[in-house]
Amino acid sequence: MTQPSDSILILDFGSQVTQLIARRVREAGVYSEVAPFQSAAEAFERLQPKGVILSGGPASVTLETSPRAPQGIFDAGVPILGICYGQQLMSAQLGGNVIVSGDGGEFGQAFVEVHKPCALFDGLWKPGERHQVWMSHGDKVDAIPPGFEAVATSPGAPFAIVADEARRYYGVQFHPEVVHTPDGGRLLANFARHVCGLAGDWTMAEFRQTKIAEIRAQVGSGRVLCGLSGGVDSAVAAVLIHEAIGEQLTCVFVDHGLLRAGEGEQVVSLFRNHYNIPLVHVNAEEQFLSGLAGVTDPEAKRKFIGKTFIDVFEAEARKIGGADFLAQGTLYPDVIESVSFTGGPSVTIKSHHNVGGLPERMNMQLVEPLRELFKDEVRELGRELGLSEQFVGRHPFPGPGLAIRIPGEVTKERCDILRKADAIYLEEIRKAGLYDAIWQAFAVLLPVRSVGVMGDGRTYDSVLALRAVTSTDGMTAQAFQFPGDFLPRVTTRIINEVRGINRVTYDYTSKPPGTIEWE
Ligand SMILES: Nc1ncnc2c1ncn2[C@@H]1O[C@H](COP(=O)(O)OP(=O)(O)OP(=O)(O)O)[C@@H](O)[C@H]1O
Ligand SMILES: O=c1[nH]c(=O)c2[nH+]cn([C@@H]3O[C@H](COP(=O)(O)O)[C@@H](O)[C@H]3O)c2[nH]1
Ligand SMILES: NC(=O)CC[C@H](N)C(=O)O
Ligand SMILES: [Mg+2]
Repeated sequence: MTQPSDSILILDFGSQVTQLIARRVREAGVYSEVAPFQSAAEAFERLQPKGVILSGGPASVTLETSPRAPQGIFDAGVPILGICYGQQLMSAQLGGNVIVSGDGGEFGQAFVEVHKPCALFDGLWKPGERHQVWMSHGDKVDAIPPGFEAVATSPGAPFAIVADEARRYYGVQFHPEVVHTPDGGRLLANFARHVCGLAGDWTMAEFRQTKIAEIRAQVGSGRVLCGLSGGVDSAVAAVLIHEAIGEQLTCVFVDHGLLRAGEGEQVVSLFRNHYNIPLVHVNAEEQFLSGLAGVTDPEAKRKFIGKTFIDVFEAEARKIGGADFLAQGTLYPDVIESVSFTGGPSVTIKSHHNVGGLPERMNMQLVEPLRELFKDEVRELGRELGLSEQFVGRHPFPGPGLAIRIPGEVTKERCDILRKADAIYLEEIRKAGLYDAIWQAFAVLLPVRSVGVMGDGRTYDSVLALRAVTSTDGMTAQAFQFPGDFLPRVTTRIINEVRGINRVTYDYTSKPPGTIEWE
């Protein structure tokens, strides 16, 4: 794989926030990649980075069995920054000492006092100043390795920042990557640019060119099939791949009858008419809805839909004489396997419909050009590629579509009712200028009927739940707080305009304990 020559390698020791380090470094205009500590040597060899960052992590370096960095990283002569566990690890591996804090450690907001100048905070912090940082540690360094000196301290960490300017090694006990360390991004930018000497000119335009070259090298003269959903990730992947290999790409858009109002037409008009990208529009409504008849269990629905997607893709691949590659819009958060120390299996909350089962069954190789990016970076790449804001700024939409927003049995009639209500809800959100402030908004048609009175007559119809959440990555979420008159207004419109619904509720559950979708 070709990579930008000027990069930073981040070794992941299992911190919850390792991905944020990559973000901050890229925000500073420097390309960075995360690799699990177990594959440190291969990643270093492949990337030839100009600097290395060692992440935090849950283990304790005081235990001999805890993870270490390969000695080769320290012999390579590149600058190294250790964060929390990373700092402790440098101490342990380079001749210092780490102990378990007798007083239980520091968690949350703390302040460091700067004692000496340091290249890490050149032009930013001065001796004598006090700065807010965010700590989360139970162990602490109590002797630094030869060559290091303490340049800042905090009440719980006498070695809050340590530096060996000769070797360009730095260690911080706090987490500069989180927003609760207000100057953290600038400290990381200083490390990447000032200490490692990188120009900070990495851009999406450069990423686009690198990826195009990579896709051409990988695909050669092969044929690529790309499932297009109308969502941001697959749209950006398809436009990028089309730019690289043109007509060797065929996109398949499956209308499973579980889409939102007008979605099919929008996808077809954008890709066929605007981009001139070969697009097969498969109407598979009958196949999906007949198979879903009588299915009420959420997992059974998801599994049927996942399998039927594969059947449809297989049939379409045969029609074009076979395909060698499957393109997916897989993103960074999907890729990084957080380093697991417990090794225990995690429970399945939901089987996310996953086209990942496809290549094995169809003997195809994956093309995943967005693997290094976060969602907002994908949006930026989409803009760079000239995709309209209508696509780039879209809320995510799950592959199983409305099926998982209709608890109980899914029928065409119920899909139609939900589509109408959902369209009104989203239209009002857009009109109120709230679409971009919300991460995802949708309606859920409940399998509950309630009594109402309309025009002096009795009604006995379905209940609709409205949901809107704010989130950064979908892993955690909070209910969106609508301004005063918004929900009553939408409620009135939906009950007046959609036959079959006579009551509307709003879902205030956060995630956890709820999930975003209801099934
Ligand atoms: N209706 C569909 N037709 C064809 N492929 C689909 C369809 N729905 C989902 N997929 C495939 O499944 C993948 C995963 O869906 P996912 O919702 O995670 O991504 P997305 O739809 O591209 O973006 P977003 O997360 O913004 O909705 C898509 O990238 C696409 O390849
Ligand atoms: O492509 C997808 N296939 C799926 O099977 C699927 N299930 C949930 N989602 C989306 O994932 C995010 C988190 O959803 P949950 O909190 O409901 O797990 C939310 O954005 C959901 O819309 C899916 N996306
Ligand atoms: N956040 C961290 O990296 C923690 C490091 C180590 N586990 C400690 O408790 O001190
Ligand atoms: Mg989607």
